[in-house]
Amino acid sequence: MSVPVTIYDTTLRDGTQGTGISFSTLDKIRVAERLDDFGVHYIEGGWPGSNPKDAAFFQEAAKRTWKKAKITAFGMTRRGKLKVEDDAQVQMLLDAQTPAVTIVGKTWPLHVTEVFQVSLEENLAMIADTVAYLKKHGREVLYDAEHFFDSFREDPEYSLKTVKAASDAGADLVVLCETNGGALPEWVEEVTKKVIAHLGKPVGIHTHNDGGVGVANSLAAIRAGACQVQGTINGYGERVGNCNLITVMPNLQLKMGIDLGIDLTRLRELSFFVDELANVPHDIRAPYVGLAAFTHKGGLHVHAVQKLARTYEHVDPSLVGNERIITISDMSGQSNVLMKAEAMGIPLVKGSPDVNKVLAEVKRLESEGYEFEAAEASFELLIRRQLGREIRSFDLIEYHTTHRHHPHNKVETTEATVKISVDGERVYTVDEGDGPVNALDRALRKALLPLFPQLGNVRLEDYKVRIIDSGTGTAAKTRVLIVSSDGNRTWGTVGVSTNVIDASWEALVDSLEYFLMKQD
Ligand SMILES: CC(=O)SCCNC(=O)CCNC(=O)[C@H](O)C(C)(C)COP(=O)(O)OP(=O)(O)OC[C@H]1O[C@@H](n2cnc3c(N)ncnc32)[C@H](O)[C@@H]1OP(=O)(O)O
Ligand SMILES: CC(=O)C(=O)O
Repeated sequence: MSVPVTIYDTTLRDGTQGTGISFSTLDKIRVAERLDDFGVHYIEGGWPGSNPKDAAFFQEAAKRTWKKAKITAFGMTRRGKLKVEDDAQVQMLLDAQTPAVTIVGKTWPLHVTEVFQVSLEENLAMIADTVAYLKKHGREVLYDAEHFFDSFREDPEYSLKTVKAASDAGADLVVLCETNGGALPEWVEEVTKKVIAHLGKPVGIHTHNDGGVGVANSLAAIRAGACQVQGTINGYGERVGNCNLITVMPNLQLKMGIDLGIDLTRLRELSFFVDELANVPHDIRAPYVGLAAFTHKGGLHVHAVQKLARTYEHVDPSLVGNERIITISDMSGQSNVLMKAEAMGIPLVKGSPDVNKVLAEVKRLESEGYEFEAAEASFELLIRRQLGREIRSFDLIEYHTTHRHHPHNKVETTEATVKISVDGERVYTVDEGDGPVNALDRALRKALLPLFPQLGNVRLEDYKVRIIDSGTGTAAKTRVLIVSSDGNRTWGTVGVSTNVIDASWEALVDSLEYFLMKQD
């Protein structure tokens, strides 16, 4: 019979042990509030005895009311030569004023005798004393048994003694930690079963991802009867990271039928929010929540998905707050074009000459170096051009750029002139910029703004240049991808040429033309 399962989040403690991850106290509070709102059961806020930021977090946390989550302070068992009441680290755990406290203790004799350099008996006393002391002070106590799975391989008898010491001293939950992250699911499942049988009650699981199976190991422990998963949002954590809760939660709730009482439609939003505060770029390949998680590129996939989504989707993307994306590339078939065109309000018919014409043009241009996956606006313009449905707001007559470089007086000047025609009327402008592309952008806008003032809202958000065939040296082709935004929407355009200015110009003109077309 399955037991209720709780989710214990350690993003703010073990997550911040990940290289490159750091939160201010305010960030920590914001993450904790979001996690509470989301519905996790425990939020480990940090280690009060470790640093001022963590101590400040607990002071702030104590002033707030939490909807569901128990704020938890983390620390270690008393030190070898100290009485528990004299150990300042333990005292700071009480000072944190949290309803729950988690303490980590040693399981592995190797650590006890070689690193701690205390006797095996003393280690058992350190565990029992600390648990009992915290219980005496009214805390819910979770005991993290560090290195449990490595230790159990070498000395199962002593490993069991450590968790028994914690349990007998009153620990509310013993959590088996796969600290080094190298065990495989079969081992985790087998050991977890043995410990549950030995203690006569369920345990929690805390895994790391060093072998790439952090999530699988947590699921294995749940199969064996574990009742709590400890992990972090987006899998941040020491070394390779911890069990990724963003992956584990939908696996538990949607695949294993374990009701966590959590609304998963906010999963993607939570994952992005935490990445944003940690200043980490989002992993597009993240299971369930990544941009690519429900993106279909291959023609055969798109063909099947439009008929029956579950042919290539393991769950409905909306269940985890994600959405289906169809991309266009040289691996597309007619189905990709049909679906994209329909979304753009251009209905096409399968097998028609129009679809074949668009598809052939996509494949021709991609073989020349274009890439439409990230340039949907250029793709829409391509469809319209192929079908003779383009709405042109302006026509280019010519452009010209000059760059003056004076090494001695260190003056750099770049100038661009642009000649366009709007409704048969010629407009001629000149402007300067930081480099030729910027100068062209400025000159083109100068020409268009008096006629189309709404262009004043359009900003270039990103400009990427990629050399496509670097083997041909300075004659290599260049692909330019531009992302533009008007504050409400963003769109991507692409240009390709052996001349980087020309490639940029093409992407730039597509961007403004697309914006004006949408205004129409
Ligand atoms: C598996 C895990 O992820 S556990 C969490 C690990 N996280 C961290 O280490 C981050 C926070 N850590 C810190 O801020 C600091 O390491 C502190 C404040 C905890 C300790 O700092 P210091 O007192 O300077 O000790 P230092 O970090 O050099 O060494 C760790 C000490 O803790 C002892 N220790 C380690 N684990 C335990 C434990 N479970 N119970 C009791 N003592 C322990 C070590 O023996 C060592 O003590 P010693 O110097 O008397 O031999
Ligand atoms: C407790 C902990 O973080 C670990 O053993 O990995």
